[in-house]
Amino acid sequence: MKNFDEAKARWNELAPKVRKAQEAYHLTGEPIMVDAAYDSLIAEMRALEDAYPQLWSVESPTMKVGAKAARGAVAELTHRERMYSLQDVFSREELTRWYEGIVAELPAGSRFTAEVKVDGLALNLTYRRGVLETAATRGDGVSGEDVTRNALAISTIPQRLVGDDHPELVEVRGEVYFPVAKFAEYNEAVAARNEEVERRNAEVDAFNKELAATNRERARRGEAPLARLRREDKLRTFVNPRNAASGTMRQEDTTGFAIRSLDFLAHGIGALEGASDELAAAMATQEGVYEAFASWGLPVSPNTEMVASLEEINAYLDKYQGARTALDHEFDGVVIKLEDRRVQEQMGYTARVPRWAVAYKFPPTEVQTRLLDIRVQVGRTGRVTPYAVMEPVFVDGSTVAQATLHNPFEVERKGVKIGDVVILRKAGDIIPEVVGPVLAERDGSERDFEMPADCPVCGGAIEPAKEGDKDLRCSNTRSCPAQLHQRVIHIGSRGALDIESLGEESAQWLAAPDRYRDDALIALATGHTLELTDEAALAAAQAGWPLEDGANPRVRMQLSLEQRVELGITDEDGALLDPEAIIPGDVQERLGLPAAQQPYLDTEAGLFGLTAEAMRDVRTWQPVKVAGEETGDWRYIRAGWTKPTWLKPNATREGYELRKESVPSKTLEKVLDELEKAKSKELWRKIVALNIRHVGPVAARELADTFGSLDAMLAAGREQLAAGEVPFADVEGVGEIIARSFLDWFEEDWHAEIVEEWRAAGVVFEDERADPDEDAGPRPFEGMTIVVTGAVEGFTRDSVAEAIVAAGGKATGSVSRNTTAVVVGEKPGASKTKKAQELGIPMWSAEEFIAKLGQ
Ligand SMILES: NC(=O)c1ccc[n+]([C@@H]2O[C@H](COP(=O)([O-])OP(=O)(O)OC[C@H]3O[C@@H](n4cnc5c(N)ncnc54)[C@H](O)[C@@H]3O)[C@@H](O)[C@H]2O)c1
Ligand SMILES: [Zn+2]
Repeated sequence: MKNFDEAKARWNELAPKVRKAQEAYHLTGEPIMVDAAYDSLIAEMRALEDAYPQLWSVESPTMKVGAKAARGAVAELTHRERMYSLQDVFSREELTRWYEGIVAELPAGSRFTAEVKVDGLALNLTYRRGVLETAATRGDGVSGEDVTRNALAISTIPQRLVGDDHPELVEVRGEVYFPVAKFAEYNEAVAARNEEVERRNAEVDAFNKELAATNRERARRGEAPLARLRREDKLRTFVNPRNAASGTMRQEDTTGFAIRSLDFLAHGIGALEGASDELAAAMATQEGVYEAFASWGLPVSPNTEMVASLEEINAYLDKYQGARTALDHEFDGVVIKLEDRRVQEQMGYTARVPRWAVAYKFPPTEVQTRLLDIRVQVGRTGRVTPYAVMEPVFVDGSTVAQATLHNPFEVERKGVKIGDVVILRKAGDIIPEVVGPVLAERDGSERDFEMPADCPVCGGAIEPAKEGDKDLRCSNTRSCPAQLHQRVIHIGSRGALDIESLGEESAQWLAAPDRYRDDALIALATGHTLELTDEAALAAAQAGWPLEDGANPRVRMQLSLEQRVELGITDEDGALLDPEAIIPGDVQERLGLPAAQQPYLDTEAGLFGLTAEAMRDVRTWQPVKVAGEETGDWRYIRAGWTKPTWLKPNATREGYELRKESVPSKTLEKVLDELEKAKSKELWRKIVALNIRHVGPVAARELADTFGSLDAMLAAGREQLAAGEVPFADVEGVGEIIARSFLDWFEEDWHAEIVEEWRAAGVVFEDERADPDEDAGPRPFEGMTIVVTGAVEGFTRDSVAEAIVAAGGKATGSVSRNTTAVVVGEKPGASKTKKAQELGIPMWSAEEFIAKLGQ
């Protein structure tokens, strides 16, 4: 524990920071730190004040409920009864202590309400004889800003209460919030509008520039200048729904989309005057208050429950902590309130919070971390997306080190620079997102992200596929290892050739063995270790690295900061001198680093020609893990082949001799075996495997069922095209876009080559059609088209379709005039049954269907 002087020094250090944060948060609506950071500073100050009460006074920032509006800026309203904050706890243990403390003072069987803690802006609505008189923010708890006009614009806040038993006056307390779904919509709309404004402003600038010349001319002639055009202001996007609620509620404009998006939930009561005896009695409990509110048409939370034990409280916490994105509003915790309002009054309040309630706060969904770099990755279709590389942080259940930034416009919109402290947000199973920079943390060393002009993987040009496209793509579609790697993964996926062993890793050996080379180089350039074995270690030994003692040759490369500076890799602060090359080429050579590899595949054409031999010398980069966690170190290892065995006949380090060559690994053997089997799989799978845009399993199946072979498909399609018809118009599920995309694909030379080479390797682009005469089984559904909606017992979606096909019928997904019958299973789709009714198509129950199938 600190002594008093230390505690005082620390308190004095914290107080101004906390005050500044409170002002920024409550007055400007532009927080300078995330809530978790603020909460921990407040907790630290409270702990100091608890240990040394001399530090405490009513003026302490720990006593603040909010902040007074800046004087003169807005009209203020005084609350009839004070508005309090809530005592918060951050763990179940703290909550248990609170609960045990309070029940000790209460009659047995006391009940509590358990409520979600709505994350929004607190509001005080004053109704006089059932009519909304004023609405005010909480402010400092005594008085707040007058926001009556804006409150009236919120459709769920009644201007006039319904029912008739209204008191003379009542203060309804609650939370204004911005529904999560509308929040995303709002930010998107604003971003789109801002882009438009930017475009128009550029026109305005151009116009004004010309005007300036004209006006100079006019001035010379003694004429009055013409008026300049005005630039439009951009709108602000909000960092989170709470910020959006408080920003919107306190702004002037009440016409916009933002204010109309707001919603409200009542969760408390202030003054109550002139209530009938009956009403007063009904409102003697917290639950009674909510019931009265609801009867007056005020929105109350449907998620409130009554609880009477710690077990029930914990069950409520479990329920909502595990479902943080389940409600239409954000909630950052759970509030427990004593049910009996007379006892509430007896227990009373501290200067800041009621003694009869507590807020359990969930772990933060927003944290701060350092944005180390913005790098780009290349996807299956060549799309280049920037992503953030961050100092790893723990947030809402997992460690996050990377987050996508979608596109360069998004980077600009968020306003983040490399080196910024950023706010990172993750809630529930929502993908982590960089919200924006913490501007207060900038020191001028941050730099802007620039989209590279060339693909970092293959060097191909990065450009929009079409003019005006937001997405940028690597133009080397054919051979960019990043794109090819993803295409090969797709070939192996379930919906295509379903080759289990051909996944992320083995596809990488074939198409992009150096996928992680840059990451490994960055590791080496930032002081981490790079481990080389076998031949690569012997090569490194040639460059002067010491071989470690052991049965196999092994080198661990590591560079001190001094060495890195001397080699021209980094500056004295450890920042990379050449972020693109990471380690300059000649230095890589001098260090004996393995050179970049030429991938086995140049396009997927070579896939079925794969041999074990072709993989013999392929190596790959792998992160070193200890107990499942990456250490930051990397190793360079053989890919598809096992380790060789070495013989060390004498003690000298160079004396390694190969004893047993390595052999193809089990995985590689399996890949080869399964590729062989894939050659004769169904035609539709091979069509999907071609990676043709828009052509997925559904369309591919329809095409294969209709034509039976690729050649027939192409012939028919091309003929229709030549005749000026829409190709495949008669094939269900294949629209014009799909049809054209399909036919276009084969026009590209290197695409045609894929088909040729696959064929040469034994891939059959034809379905073996069973001869109907030979087919022994009965075909009760011959010529029928059947739609199944809902679950049929004993079948999966796929197997029911297979059964229909095996019985000679056609299984389709949508009801049309051509449908023979609709099988109505359990939980059927409403639209399908309705359509069937409309068209007068027979409907079979699951039992009827099974009976017919068995005929
Ligand atoms: N980031 C910053 O710099 C900064 C600065 C100051 C405050 N803050 C944040 O503001 C918060 C403190 O503000 P606070 O005093 O409003 O405390 P609070 O948000 O922890 O809790 C009190 C409030 O919860 C609301 N609430 C929501 N649902 C409720 C329900 N069902 N029943 C009762 N009340 C309910 C009420 O409006 C009440 O006033 C903290 O989360 C803190 O992190 C952040
Ligand atoms: Zn590329």
